Amino acid sequence: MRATLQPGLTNRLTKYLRVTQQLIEEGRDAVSSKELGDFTGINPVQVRRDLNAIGFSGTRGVGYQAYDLVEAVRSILGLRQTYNIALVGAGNLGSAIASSAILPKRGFVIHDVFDNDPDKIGRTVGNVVVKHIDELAKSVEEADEIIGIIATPSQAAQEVAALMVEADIKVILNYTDVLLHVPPGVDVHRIDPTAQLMHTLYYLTQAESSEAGAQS
Ligand SMILES: NC(=O)c1ccc[n+]([C@@H]2O[C@H](COP(=O)([O-])OP(=O)(O)OC[C@H]3O[C@@H](n4cnc5c(N)ncnc54)[C@H](O)[C@@H]3O)[C@@H](O)[C@H]2O)c1
Repeated sequence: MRATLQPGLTNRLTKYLRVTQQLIEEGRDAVSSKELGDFTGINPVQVRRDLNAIGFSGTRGVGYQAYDLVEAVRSILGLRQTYNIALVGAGNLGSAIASSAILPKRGFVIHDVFDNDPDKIGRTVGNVVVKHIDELAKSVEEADEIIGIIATPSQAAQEVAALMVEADIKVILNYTDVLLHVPPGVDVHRIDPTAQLMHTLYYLTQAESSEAGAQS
């Protein structure tokens, strides 16, 4: 059985994983704790401590072997090599997500796309032919999908979430502004750009007021 990791550590490991994967895509073989720190905003001392805690060590002057680091973090987080994803809503956003070149590189495959508009069903988005929403449960089971993405109008979000829960989806990425009700054991992540902006603006305001305080 895998050791239980503190949520803070899990969160930081995910960030190191993302940065390291990106650097590999840029042709890099090794990555230093300073770079991981610079790109994630985490102190390099903390980076070294975290990687040490999962039994991963680097070489002085060289850094960490990037591929080995990715494998070590994926393994400790219990990540599969690939995840098939069920996406609902083949509109503007859904089509953009299904056409993303980045997701498959990171092991996330938009395997099925569903809609309820007869005009959309049978069309291709990305590399996927859009299916009717009524086929969700069957497709999710066949493709062993545990991740679902909701890219429908808000009014449809709760109903779609209920279908996903019924189909045994465990992680829902919700792009709508609706607060979804799901049973325990299902994780909902709301993708909300305004939250990130508010967070960033808070720090910007803090920095401005301490600058103003220093000048007065
Ligand atoms: N969080 C973000 O960053 C972000 C960015 C853009 C859009 N959004 C949100 O994403 C959602 C989609 O936006 P869009 O511009 O792609 O809209 P859109 O109208 O282009 O697409 C929505 C699609 O959902 C389908 N749909 C509606 N009800 C359905 C149901 N019950 N089952 C299956 N399919 C159904 C529609 O037929 C349509 O194809 C909206 O809620 C929007 O507010 C979020």
